[in-house]
Amino acid sequence: MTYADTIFKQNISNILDNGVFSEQARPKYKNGKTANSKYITGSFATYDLQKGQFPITTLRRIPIKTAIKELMWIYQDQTSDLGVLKEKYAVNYWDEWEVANSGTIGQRYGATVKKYQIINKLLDGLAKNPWNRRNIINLWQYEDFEETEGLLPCAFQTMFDVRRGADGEIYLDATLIQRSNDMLVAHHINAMQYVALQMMIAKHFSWKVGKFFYFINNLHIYDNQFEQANELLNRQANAIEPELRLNVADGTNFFDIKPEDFELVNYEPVQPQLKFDLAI
Ligand SMILES: Nc1nc(=O)c2c([nH]1)NC[C@@H]1CN(c3ccc(C(=O)N[C@@H](CCC(=O)O)C(=O)O)cc3)CN21
Ligand SMILES: O=c1ccn([C@H]2C[C@H](O)[C@@H](COP(=O)(O)O)O2)c(=O)[nH]1
Repeated sequence: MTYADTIFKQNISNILDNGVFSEQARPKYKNGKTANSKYITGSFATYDLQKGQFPITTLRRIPIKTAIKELMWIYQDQTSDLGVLKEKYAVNYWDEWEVANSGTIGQRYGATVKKYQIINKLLDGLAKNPWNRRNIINLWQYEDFEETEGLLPCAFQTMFDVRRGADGEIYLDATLIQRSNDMLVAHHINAMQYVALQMMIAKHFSWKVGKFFYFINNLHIYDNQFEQANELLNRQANAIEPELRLNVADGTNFFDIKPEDFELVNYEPVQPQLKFDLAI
């Protein structure tokens, strides 16, 4: 079993055995019923990427390319326009969250990154002094929430720090803080897309990637996903650790990196693929 699969199975068991049910949950299923979930609070895991511990499960196939395209849409294109996500990347999994025929998901995610020049400021700060302790992406902007409707960002904060390794190289560590996570659908999508962001920033500065820390406040399994949760627990995981690679030269500009520069090797997830009826 891979490192990530051990954590995934522990989380599933922990939620099923010790979780509590939400009351008055916000989302609804397509049939109009309230989408309650069973959840735990305060989940935390450390992945040492240097040791090959990537936060991706082999128990079901994770749409890694789609996840990385969504990340580019947010941090390179810096827009919340669904047309860009669809036309440039052929991704349509945000369509259900369109805000009032605006063709966007509101003043959120990429639109927030653009408005506050978050990536430019982050890269500038790291360029001026990599050892500054102020490298923060924060998508939780109340001003934006008041500007338009829209789902509030789930993976809303990321922090970066550098450290000199025993080999003399500079390593970039990252922390992702998420307020809410639909674990079976998006746990590894979110973790891997932020590992990809960490790798892009590391390449930009010719650094190595170090550790990835993942904190989730409300980690849940929806009440229409218990069958899939038990199926995942019963599956035998692959023993080989998948590895995400970024095939560009050191020093490649952050904005020049493309989704196809990423390659996930040794990834042989268990079949068949599980289907989910998402809470909207
Ligand atoms: N309930 C819920 N869960 C989420 O994960 C989620 C939301 N809502 N709302 C906003 C975004 C949209 N996200 C999504 C939406 C759909 C898929 C999805 O359909 N995933 C499938 C197939 C995707 C593909 O192959 O392209 C999967 O198997 O993971 C994943 C993440 C993540 N977020
Ligand atoms: O990147 C994402 C975006 C969304 N989610 C999930 C987490 C929740 O299940 C819903 C959002 O509902 P709230 O009521 O706003 O918490 O979407 C995710 O896991 N990752």
